[in-house]
Amino acid sequence: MSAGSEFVVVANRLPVDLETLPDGGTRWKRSPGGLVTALEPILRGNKGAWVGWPGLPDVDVDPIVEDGLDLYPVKLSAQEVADYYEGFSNASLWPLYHDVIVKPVYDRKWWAAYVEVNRRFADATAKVAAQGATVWIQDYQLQLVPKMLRMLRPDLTIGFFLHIPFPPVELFMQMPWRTEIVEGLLGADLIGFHLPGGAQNFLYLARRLAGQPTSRGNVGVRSKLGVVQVGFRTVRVGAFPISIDSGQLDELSKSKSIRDRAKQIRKELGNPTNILLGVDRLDYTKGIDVRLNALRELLEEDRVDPEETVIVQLATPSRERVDSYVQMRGDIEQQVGRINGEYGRVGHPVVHYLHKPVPREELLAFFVAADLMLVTPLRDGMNLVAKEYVACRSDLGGALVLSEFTGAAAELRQAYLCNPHDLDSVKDAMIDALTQDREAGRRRMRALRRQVLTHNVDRWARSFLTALSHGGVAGSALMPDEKAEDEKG
Ligand SMILES: Nc1ncnc2c1ncn2[C@@H]1O[C@H](COP(=O)(O)OP(=O)(O)O)[C@@H](O)[C@H]1O
Ligand SMILES: O=P(O)(O)OC[C@H]1O[C@H](O[C@H]2O[C@H](CO)[C@@H](O)[C@H](O)[C@H]2O)[C@H](O)[C@@H](O)[C@@H]1O
Repeated sequence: MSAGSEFVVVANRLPVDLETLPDGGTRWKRSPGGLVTALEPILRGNKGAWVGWPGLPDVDVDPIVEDGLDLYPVKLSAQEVADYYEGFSNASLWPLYHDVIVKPVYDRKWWAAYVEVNRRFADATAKVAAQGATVWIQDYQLQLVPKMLRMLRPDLTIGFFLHIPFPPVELFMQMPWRTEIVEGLLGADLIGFHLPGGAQNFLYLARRLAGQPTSRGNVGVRSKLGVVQVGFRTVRVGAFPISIDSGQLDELSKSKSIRDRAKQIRKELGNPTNILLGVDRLDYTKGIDVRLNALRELLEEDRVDPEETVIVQLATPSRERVDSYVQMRGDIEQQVGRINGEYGRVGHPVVHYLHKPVPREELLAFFVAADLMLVTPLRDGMNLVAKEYVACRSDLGGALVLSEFTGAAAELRQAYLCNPHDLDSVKDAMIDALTQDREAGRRRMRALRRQVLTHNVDRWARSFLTALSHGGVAGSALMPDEKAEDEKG
């Protein structure tokens, strides 16, 4: 075995998924979701290693050692995929952390699998990391890994980032293994959340459940870290809103091929006045049903003309064997059928719905073509789609309707913000955006773009990793470049 990697990312998934082909063979494809979108460019730039599951059960895959990014697969059995991934991660933790939109299920067998698989990830990471390396553990599937890894390798610097919301005490206390989870996270040196609210929730729970003294002041954005004292160790807690490779998207979206494809998409849709767009994993948190209901009511009330309006909903399949996802897919497809049945014509549906991932360039062309981007989650840690849309609108055209319940809403204040629990609020935001004055729309988009282009994914990673490497004390752990920014106000 070589000396190991100096920088290791640990995430449930590798950035690529193995998929089975009809002839029984396999091939790699890009993994779904925003975590991979955000981290892949950073790791390539940092010559790191990535420890994760290759996406298929029961497969033995050798490490892939490439120039720039080494991949270390962790094998999961079919039973572990059912119990650890579909069960505890996505039917217990996911709904609990997303405001219990659906009822979380707590199952002792799932918890046992979660512990076992977290141990396997910790063991695999301990083998890959060089002496004194920095390890960055990602997300809710791996909340026990920080403590397990610290016990195996006290020499490592360990960061943890949660990509989904961290719930308030009233909800978190439902979790039968709440203390184990908080203590698992406290194995890290730095715990990051998208928003100060999540960090604040965690500090409270660390006091209450782990009985550790914590700082009491407010956590800031990329500044003013909170502190938990765990024996002689200081664990820091902060807010680091994630972003995208906005510069790259901006460039790509200006290319002739994407501009041409955007025009062609408009033509293929019958040159409507308004193209509405939704782009999501097919997940009940994303509020796809909310936007379809809002549109149906607007059509019913004659506030939107079905002859001049189409909506394109691109939905990537996700967690397809989890009951709540099966149920939701059926409901959404029924809604699509209902709108088309009532308001479409032959050859002219109102809703264009795809249940498959769309290639990256094609997706960018849809962003360029869309007059109105609908991002209406009931709860979302960040939502990178909202930022991707903005990054692709160098023409200053288009408008963004954005749920207040996304992490992105804290930054994208010039979007048409709405409350997805209040259908009238969503409908009004859609109408305001569709009828916006051209100049006012351009001003909003310019402001949104300034935010997204200056706060890119590189800055997110840098601010987290700088804080991780600096150490420091309560309230004073400001990163150097953020300090200057803070002083400017
Ligand atoms: N239908 C789709 N086809 C291709 N990519 C998609 C599709 N839906 C979502 N994506 C991509 O997946 C990522 C989703 O990230 P995000 O909005 O943060 O939500 P999540 O990580 O919960 O899925 C984005 O990079 C987005 O472009
Ligand atoms: O791996 P899957 O089960 O297929 O799910 C895909 C990813 O979904 C979640 O993404 C979150 O991370 C984004 C980036 O920080 C954020 O913008 C979004 O709001 C979150 O929902 C999940 O957290 C990832 O672990 C999954 O890989």
